[in-house]
Amino acid sequence: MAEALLSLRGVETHIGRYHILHGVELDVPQGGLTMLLGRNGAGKTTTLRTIMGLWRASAGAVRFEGRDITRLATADVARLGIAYVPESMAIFADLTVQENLVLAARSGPPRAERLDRIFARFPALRRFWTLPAGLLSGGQKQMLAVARAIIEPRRLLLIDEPTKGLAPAIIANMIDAFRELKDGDTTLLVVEQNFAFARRLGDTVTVMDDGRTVHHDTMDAFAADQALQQRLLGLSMDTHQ
Ligand SMILES: Nc1ncnc2c1ncn2[C@@H]1O[C@H](COP(=O)(O)OP(=O)(O)OP(=O)(O)O)[C@@H](O)[C@H]1O
Repeated sequence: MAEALLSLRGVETHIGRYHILHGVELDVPQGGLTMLLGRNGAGKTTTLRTIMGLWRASAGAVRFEGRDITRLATADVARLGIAYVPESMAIFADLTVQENLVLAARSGPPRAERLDRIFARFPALRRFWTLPAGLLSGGQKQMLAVARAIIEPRRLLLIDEPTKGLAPAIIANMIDAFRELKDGDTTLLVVEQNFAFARRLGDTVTVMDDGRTVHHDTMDAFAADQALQQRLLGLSMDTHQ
């Protein structure tokens, strides 16, 4: 397996007086797509937020390209080339699609060829270019959120439930977009509830339960073991889509 681009060792996170993560161990291999799975409330979002420095780990270490980033401010984590697409999508509803994308590009105006690739995947964004993002449908907002994350080359994308509420045709577009990113130089860590989607895209899988990482595997091995999926994911995963 390729060397880990990102690794978490013994990560503990408290939110207020609640102890949420209890020693998370995670390796995200360079150049692949790692799926972070688990039942509702298992701690997946908290793990992504801890990597971004949005929650502060109270113990353990987060390392990116061999460097300890546990105590970095979120802006400095982003500057290293890590982008985060939260489940809430974090787009600016009052700004146009264009303004949302321009603001997401840190190093100057977005490059035309990058925009062309985004439009090819998500044509709705070109169609609604001058409209306020708040007028987009849920699926179109999801596309815009992903487009904001990939408007510039990134080393690592952290994406929380990208398929939530999306129609099957849009999910297919999302799969193509993520494959293209993987074939480029982007590593992905994706939280997902839709197991059909997770299986088609993931190279490796880490499963969380009750604030802990309880299983690591290749996606092929995990997808082949239905008893294990049932035990670790229960009924919260939709395996029938
Ligand atoms: N701001 C908060 N204050 C207190 N508890 C929180 C907060 N955010 C999350 N939690 C708790 O932390 C635990 C893990 O939540 P988290 O959102 O990380 O889980 P998840 O695996 O992403 O779940 P889901 O699949 O439902 O989104 C849950 O028990 C949740 O209630």
